[in-house]
Amino acid sequence: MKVDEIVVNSSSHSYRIMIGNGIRSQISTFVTKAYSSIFIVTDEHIADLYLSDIQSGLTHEYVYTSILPAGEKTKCIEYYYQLQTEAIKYGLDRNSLIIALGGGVIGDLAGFVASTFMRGIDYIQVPTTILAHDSSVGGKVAINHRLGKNLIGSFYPPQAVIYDVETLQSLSEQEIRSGYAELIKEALISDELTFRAMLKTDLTSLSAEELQEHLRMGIKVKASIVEADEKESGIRKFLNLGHTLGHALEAELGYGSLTHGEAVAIGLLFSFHISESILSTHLPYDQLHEWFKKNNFPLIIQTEDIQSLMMKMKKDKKNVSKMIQMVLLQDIGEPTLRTVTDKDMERHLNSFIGKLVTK
Ligand SMILES: NC(=O)c1ccc[n+]([C@@H]2O[C@H](COP(=O)([O-])OP(=O)(O)OC[C@H]3O[C@@H](n4cnc5c(N)ncnc54)[C@H](O)[C@@H]3O)[C@@H](O)[C@H]2O)c1
Ligand SMILES: O=C(O)C(=O)C[C@@H](O)[C@H](O)[C@H](O)COP(=O)(O)O
Ligand SMILES: [Zn+2]
Repeated sequence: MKVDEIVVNSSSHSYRIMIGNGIRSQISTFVTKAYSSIFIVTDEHIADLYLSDIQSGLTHEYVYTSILPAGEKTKCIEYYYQLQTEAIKYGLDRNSLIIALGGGVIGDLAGFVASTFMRGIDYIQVPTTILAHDSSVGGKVAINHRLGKNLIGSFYPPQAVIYDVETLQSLSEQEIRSGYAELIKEALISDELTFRAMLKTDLTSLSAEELQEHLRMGIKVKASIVEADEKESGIRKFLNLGHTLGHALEAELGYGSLTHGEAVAIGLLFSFHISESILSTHLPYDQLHEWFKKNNFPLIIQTEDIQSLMMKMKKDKKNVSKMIQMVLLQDIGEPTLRTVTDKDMERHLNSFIGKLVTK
């Protein structure tokens, strides 16, 4: 079985990202330390599909499982507390391992539980969505607050990422779409050629080879950035392209109304819109909009309450002294950070919403 390996160096340790077809059944070969017990965290959809493969691949004496409801609403303080309670009751100790089997919701939540249980125990990411090529790498773990996305969390890199691309075959159209928004983002901060190649992709007839090539591109972009700036003091902010508005929309519309990727897609168009205005540059707005439209991304902002949306943007973690910081593009492959005043932001939001309606 062919397994690709990418190593990420973090400040605390190095970890391997293993990418292969069907590798979930070999999980025990990637769990190298002698853990006292293992706690698998997953959601109801993934449990039906892949949990038994993981359970039967483990030879440890104590393996526990928690199956949570699927969806963004699960990434919250209540399920965080429930998992801590289960970990305590099962008798997990500092030598235990958490396995996050699922998409970004499970990865972020279980990773955050691992980062705080007994002040931090090991965890492994076993991503099962396209989007999770992004969330499983880099160690950002978090839960949402009603007032804003991922506001409670930490930087806590996993011990390994085991990416079985075979599991991606069962993803719905909506989840394929969602994952591609992050891949487009990575292409945009990378270079023009990669971005143009991505725009040739038709998500309704995606081949396994194409998908793997795109995932490799996305993971490489992500891994090299987080390695250079683990705690987001500089260039890691570029991975937030499209997220200032995207996150605000997710919180404002109610977690799960739009998928994370769908919200980011709208945010990417907004970053084009505002870049063209502030940086006097010309970006392929129409081509990106057309590609999203062709691939059935929902491209409307279903809220009249711009002030409330702005309040959410003002809770973004990139902000400094209550001023909104946006990742913009000077050109494809040339991200840059700019402060946007509230007055300007309101004006840009209004003109952007108008533009979305007329296109
Ligand atoms: N930590 C980071 O760096 C980072 C990066 C990007 C996104 N995120 C976070 O990731 C989350 C979104 O992740 P997501 O899009 O994976 O969502 P998700 O985890 O909710 O998964 C999406 C849906 O697909 C289902 N699913 C998962 N794997 C499946 C499979 N193989 N086959 C069929 N169904 C499957 C899930 O049950 C769920 O219903 C957001 O909370 C976002 O904030 C974090
Ligand atoms: O890894 C990063 O850094 C990113 O910004 C990746 C994003 O795709 C991801 O959604 C991340 O969780 C956003 O981070 P946040 O700090 O804005 O919550
Ligand atoms: Zn994201």
